[in-house]
Amino acid sequence: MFLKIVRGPQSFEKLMTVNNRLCSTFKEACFAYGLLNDDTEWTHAISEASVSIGPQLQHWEFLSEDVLHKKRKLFNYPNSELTSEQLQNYCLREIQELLNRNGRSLSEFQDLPLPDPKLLTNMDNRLVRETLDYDMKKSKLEHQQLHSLLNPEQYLIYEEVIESVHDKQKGNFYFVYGPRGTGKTFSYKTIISRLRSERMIVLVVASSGIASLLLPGVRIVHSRFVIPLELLENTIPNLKCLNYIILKRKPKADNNFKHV
Ligand SMILES: Nc1ncnc2c1ncn2[C@@H]1O[C@H](COP(=O)(O)OP(=O)(O)OP(=O)(O)O)[C@@H](O)[C@H]1O
Repeated sequence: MFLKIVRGPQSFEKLMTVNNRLCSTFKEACFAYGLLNDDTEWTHAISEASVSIGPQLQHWEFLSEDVLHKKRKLFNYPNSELTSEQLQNYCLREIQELLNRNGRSLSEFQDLPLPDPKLLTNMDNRLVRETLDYDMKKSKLEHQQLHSLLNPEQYLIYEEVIESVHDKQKGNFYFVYGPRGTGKTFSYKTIISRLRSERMIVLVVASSGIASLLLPGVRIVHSRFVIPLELLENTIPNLKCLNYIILKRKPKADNNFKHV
């Protein structure tokens, strides 16, 4: 590069002499010729951004800015959201891959945590991704609206179920029954919107095609869980990662559901 700027140099000293001053290194000469800039501009930009973004945004969210966009594109679920924990994990995994490509590893850096494989596996699960593909803000608004309309009986059901979901020790089955048009589906919708506004995983299934028309995003139970028409105890799949399952209409010959 110097040869393009310095005409007819006969020695390295001549190359490193800028405005009659001999620079001690080639790097110093580069700065003097204006060929290099230091990192001050970048440092300022990053500091400014971190101040303007403010404390509400975690460092991880700032670092992993495009992770969510990439995952939405990859999984083809435009509304899916990632928690701060999941963002951190995906970000750590990307750093790990970059380091591995250069023969290094995250474990060499004591200040950095390692990605949690459990969280990554959950998000890479199609069923979990599908159940998280909803708009949390919309669910919150919907919940506010529905909750304000609940009648006293619906409110009791709502409170009981929500308490059971929040209390991890409980994990109950509930079967809500009542004559047609008494507001069962309305209660389910209120519960679903509340849990989804809290970013919980809710799976909505129905025992028949007609019942499935009444709730959003619902699937027929046998198709969703790939189970035989006759339910047996050992045919229930492993659903540990789910927070709540809503079943519209109880299967006729099934005694595994408790009435409340
Ligand atoms: N608290 C409420 N406030 C306003 N509208 C309500 C309320 N509860 C129910 N509804 C309305 O009443 C109608 C019947 O309610 P819903 O569909 O929930 O009944 P259901 O018990 O599920 O009926 P079915 O057993 O036939 O499925 C719906 O239009 C619903 O929006």
